[in-house]
Amino acid sequence: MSHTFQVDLRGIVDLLSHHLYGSPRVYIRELMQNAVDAITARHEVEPGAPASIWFETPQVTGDGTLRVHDTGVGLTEAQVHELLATIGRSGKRDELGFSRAEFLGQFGIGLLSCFMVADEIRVQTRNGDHPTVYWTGFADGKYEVKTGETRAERGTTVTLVPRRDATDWLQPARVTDLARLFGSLLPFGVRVDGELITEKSWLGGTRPELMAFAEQTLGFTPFDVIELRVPEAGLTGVAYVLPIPANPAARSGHRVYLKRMLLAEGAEGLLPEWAFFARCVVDATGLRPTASREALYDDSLLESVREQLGDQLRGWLVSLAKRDPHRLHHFLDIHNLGVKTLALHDDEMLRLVDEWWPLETNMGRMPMKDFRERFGVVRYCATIDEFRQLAAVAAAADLAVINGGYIHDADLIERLPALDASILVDRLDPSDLTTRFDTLDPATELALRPFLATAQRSLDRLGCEVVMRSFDPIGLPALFLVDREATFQRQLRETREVVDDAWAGILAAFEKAEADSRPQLVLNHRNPLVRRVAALGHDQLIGLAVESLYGQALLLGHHPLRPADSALLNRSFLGLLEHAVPGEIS
Ligand SMILES: Nc1ncnc2c1ncn2[C@@H]1O[C@H](COP(=O)(O)OP(=O)(O)OP(=O)(O)O)[C@@H](O)[C@H]1O
Repeated sequence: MSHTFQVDLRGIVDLLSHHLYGSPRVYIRELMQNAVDAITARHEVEPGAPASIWFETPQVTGDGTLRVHDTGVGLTEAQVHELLATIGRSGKRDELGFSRAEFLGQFGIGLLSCFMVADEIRVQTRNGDHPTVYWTGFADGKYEVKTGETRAERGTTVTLVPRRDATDWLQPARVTDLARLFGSLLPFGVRVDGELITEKSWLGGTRPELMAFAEQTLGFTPFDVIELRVPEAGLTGVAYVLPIPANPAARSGHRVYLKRMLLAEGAEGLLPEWAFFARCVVDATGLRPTASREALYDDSLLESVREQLGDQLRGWLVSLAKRDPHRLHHFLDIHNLGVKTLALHDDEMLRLVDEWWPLETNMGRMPMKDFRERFGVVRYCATIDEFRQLAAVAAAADLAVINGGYIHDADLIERLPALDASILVDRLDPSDLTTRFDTLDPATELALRPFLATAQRSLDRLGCEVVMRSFDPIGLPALFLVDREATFQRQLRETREVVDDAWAGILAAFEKAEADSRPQLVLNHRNPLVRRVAALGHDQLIGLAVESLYGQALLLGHHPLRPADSALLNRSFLGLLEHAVPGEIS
């Protein structure tokens, strides 16, 4: 024996109000939507038929109810039974059950949202010359149907008898605001207590109109407006470029209308993630809503729209570079982070960054392209600390270096050969610098041997080699230089000592026996203080001075301090203080 499901309407309404819809306010949207669909359906067979929708709030009805009238197609008695009283049944699907593109509704649940604010829904409807049908649905799931006095005009009137705790939702100001919010762009005139709330569409407006729309509705004056069009989804609209930096991690929401009815003020998923510098306002006929009608349904069409809108934004950027480089600079000042993120995967964006985004270099700020043209190899430091430490020294040695330490810069520099295989990129290895420094003449070198031997003894236990070279700037007494490969090998060895055998075996495969060059403390023979230290002839004092030069060079280069380094810094400082402050306490 087969049975039919029973539906507990209260349970369904509870589900809708607490889990599907964000707020009861959507009931106005659902009422308008049904009225619009009914007019659209009537126009299919009667193109010149009147097309209006009007709300009457309790202020006009006088009995506490809210009424909405439409001049739509209306329903016959059979349809009333079939459509109004069956949850999930919609008259807006084709024979195969697919929602029809010309209608807003598709799920067959919208009218139920009225139960969030009403105890009773009354529908009076006339389809063509069929008898006028009177249907009343109650929140407890019962309904009544009867035919009665003929309605003067074809169409439908829906009357809501408010729930005691929901009368606020039916008040004139609320209804007007909500009708305007959701329906201001609807193609048919909508009135609330006589006041027209539909307005001329911003779609296809002039640039000043579009700018004014952003100011009024989104609350900012955009940097620029980009017109958008995706015929495949019947999408038209604009992207507003934000005038201030946006957080790339925050998901950006867009104002989306579906068939001119507002879907959401913060819909996600319309643009690719990288396009966080833009906010869209669009209307689409082809995109689908989720059942709550508060978000876009993420299907393959939305994916294709996302891609095409991404292309349109990218196209705008590239053309801005050609048309108005000055403005592009301004744009990059605001949104460089987003553009750089994009350039990590996108060659065209990389070209844009290459040509226009000025990077910090030790020869002044300039884009990578200019840097290449002037200096050939794109040499860079991968961290800000490394750059700060080496920029002046490298400049004095005629070596141009880019600071690749800011977010994404080093990765972008490394990606440059993807644009042109002939581009040479080189990460500056600090130890390469020593080869650029001047060596001392043999006589000086010989004379300094005893000093260097003493200096070396004091730094031996720290695994540091001491050398003396001549370099600029003269004011810099010492430089701590680490060979990157050597650092890696040292860290590898240290890690091997603390991990278990299996891991140690794996790490051993990366070890290179020959690479054990130690970090260097390069003392600057041009620096007067270094010369005075070298001339001290007092082993203990030389030890203290070299240790403190070592410590200072470490700090200057923002190198990590090991416990032994901190202890040495402490000791050398106190030791030097002892020498500087002679005498005994009596
Ligand atoms: N004002 C109206 N005029 C004519 N028919 C209506 C009207 N309001 C509702 N209907 C009929 O009742 C059906 C159910 O309406 P309901 O709002 O519950 O669902 P829907 O509009 O089909 O889909 P959705 O849940 O997506 O809004 C509609 O499909 C439509 O056939």
